[in-house]
Amino acid sequence: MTETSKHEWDIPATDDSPHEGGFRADLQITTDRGGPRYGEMIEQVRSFMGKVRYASPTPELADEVIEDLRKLNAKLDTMLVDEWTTPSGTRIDLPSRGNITLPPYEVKDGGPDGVDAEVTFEDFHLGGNGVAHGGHVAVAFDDLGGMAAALRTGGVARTAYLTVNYRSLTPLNTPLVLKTWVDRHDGRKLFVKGTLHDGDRLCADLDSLFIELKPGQP
Ligand SMILES: CCCCCCCCCCCCCC(=O)SCCNC(=O)CCNC(=O)[C@H](O)C(C)(C)COP(=O)(O)OP(=O)(O)OC[C@H]1O[C@@H](n2cnc3c(N)ncnc32)[C@H](O)[C@@H]1OP(=O)(O)O
Repeated sequence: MTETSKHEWDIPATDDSPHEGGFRADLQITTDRGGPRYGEMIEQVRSFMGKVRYASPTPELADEVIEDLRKLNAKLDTMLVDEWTTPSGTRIDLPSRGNITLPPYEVKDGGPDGVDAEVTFEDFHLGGNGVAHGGHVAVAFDDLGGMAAALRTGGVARTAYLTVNYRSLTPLNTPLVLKTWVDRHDGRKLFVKGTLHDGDRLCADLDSLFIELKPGQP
């Protein structure tokens, strides 16, 4: 275990499987892990999290839900793997690569010129007054900004700063167009811009800096 890891299933980098700029050299992208219904499982979890955001359970119902969740957590406890082999984050066939941490998005087009995605903030992403929480908007920009940087360099980049300008309210449960692109590339520095639109209306824009990681940089 590394000094900072908290989970016994974490596997440290080794000479055989070193860090290669924030990633493992042997990171395998496969759509098989988690099985054919993994995406459906993630959808159920997302739907549950959204309902938790709005539900006001009776004490009896809270008891029942706690019991059910204990059982589900115990089931998953038998199947925990390290972050490099979990399907969550590497299932490129699923929205947001199957990563429930991210708001669900689909990449419509992506390459060295940038990324064009459709993102939907759901009930779980409620900030207040029926619209998206600004932090979730920033998460979407961070991931898709990082993707634009990664597709430009063919390597991994890490966020140095991320400025989101919130120009108008971001609706929930509405497919939105999120675009990111490398505006300027200077050595290891990638200045990434982005926009989030609801139809013609600009909801937010992005100004960020990603730093390309050096080989071996953890
Ligand atoms: C499975 C399929 C995958 C497909 C891809 C999926 C994509 C997923 C994408 C997910 C994406 C998720 C992404 C995430 O969420 S990443 C998580 C959030 N970010 C972090 O935790 C970053 C923490 N910080 C660091 O690790 C280091 O500070 C970094 C690596 C950023 C730089 O430390 P490093 O030691 O390496 O470099 P350096 O310090 O020599 O700096 C280099 C240059 O940069 C300039 N500089 C640095 N910082 C700033 C600043 N704030 N403003 C202006 N300038 C800044 C600096 O002056 C210098 O310039 P110059 O002197 O050379 O001119």
